[in-house]
Amino acid sequence: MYAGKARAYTNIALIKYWGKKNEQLILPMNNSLSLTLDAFYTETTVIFDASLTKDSFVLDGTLQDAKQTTKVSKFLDLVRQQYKISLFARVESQNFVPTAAGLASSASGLAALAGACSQALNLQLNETELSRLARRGSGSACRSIFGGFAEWQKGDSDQTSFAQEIPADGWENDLAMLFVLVDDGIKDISSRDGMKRTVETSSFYSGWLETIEADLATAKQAIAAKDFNKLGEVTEANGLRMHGTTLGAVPPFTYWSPESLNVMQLVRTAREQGLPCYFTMDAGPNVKILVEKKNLAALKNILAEHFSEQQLITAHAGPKITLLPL
Ligand SMILES: O=C(O)C[C@@](O)(CF)CCOP(=O)(O)OP(=O)(O)O
Repeated sequence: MYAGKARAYTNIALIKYWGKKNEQLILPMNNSLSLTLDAFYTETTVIFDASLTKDSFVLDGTLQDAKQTTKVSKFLDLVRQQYKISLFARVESQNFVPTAAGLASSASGLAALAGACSQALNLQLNETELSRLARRGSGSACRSIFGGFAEWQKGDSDQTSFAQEIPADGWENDLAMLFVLVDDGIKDISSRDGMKRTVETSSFYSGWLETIEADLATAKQAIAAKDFNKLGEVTEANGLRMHGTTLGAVPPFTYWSPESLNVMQLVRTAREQGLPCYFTMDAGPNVKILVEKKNLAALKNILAEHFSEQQLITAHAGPKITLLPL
């Protein structure tokens, strides 16, 4: 029996990953850049055991059905194939998110699974190798191996596609992200399905891709200069352009709910009134607001006039993956 455990934190992309060049290897069309956060993390334990006759996956104490277990089992197949192992495994993941809302991202879950496998099988993977392995579970998971800012180098092969930390001289600790849970309903279209449809059918997709290099350069210059407004502006614009591509898909779709639009307007109004803050969204209706820590309380007061305490979650920069003692 070989057992391992790891804790990995979620990350939110400021420059988005939205489209694969290679589905099987999960190679992206473009580089992306994220901030790892401390508020949501996953602890995953994996136990490879000769007595098991199939893989099993327990999430937050509930044994998952075959469909839910597929993503995990496919990842385990990859590990078994890469490291010449024939054992089945039991995977147990615990999501630590302040609320049951579907906030736990596959990023922290699959990153933690990669770390747990490395420990269980004594693979001694370094951070680049862990990032490459986590990427095969879920693209954004490769960024959760690192704390703070990370950039996923798209590469052009399995070997060359992984994330790296972007040193920011501790500036990430001056920032915060306020999550506004506008709707805890199930995501209608998964990020995997949403980006696939967009790449394959959206007339806006090529225009989106053309803007990424410039956005990445701007974001990295902003981080180097600790220029919050420059980082916020490119983050908000990049996220809006990403979501714009879904409107051009066939059939068109959007992740935005009426409440999402309300929050976007509140952010713009707060900014006009002198409170620097910028929003970004992913494959769901919740809105994430990037703000400097010194302005977090003022921002929260504005949102608290419209949303309950449970709907407002504060996050700060989070740490890199941790292998845990069993
Ligand atoms: O995080 C970002 O860069 C942007 C998104 O969150 C926007 F929704 C996409 C994340 O996609 P992911 O769940 O990693 O897809 P997978 O590779 O198909 O598992």
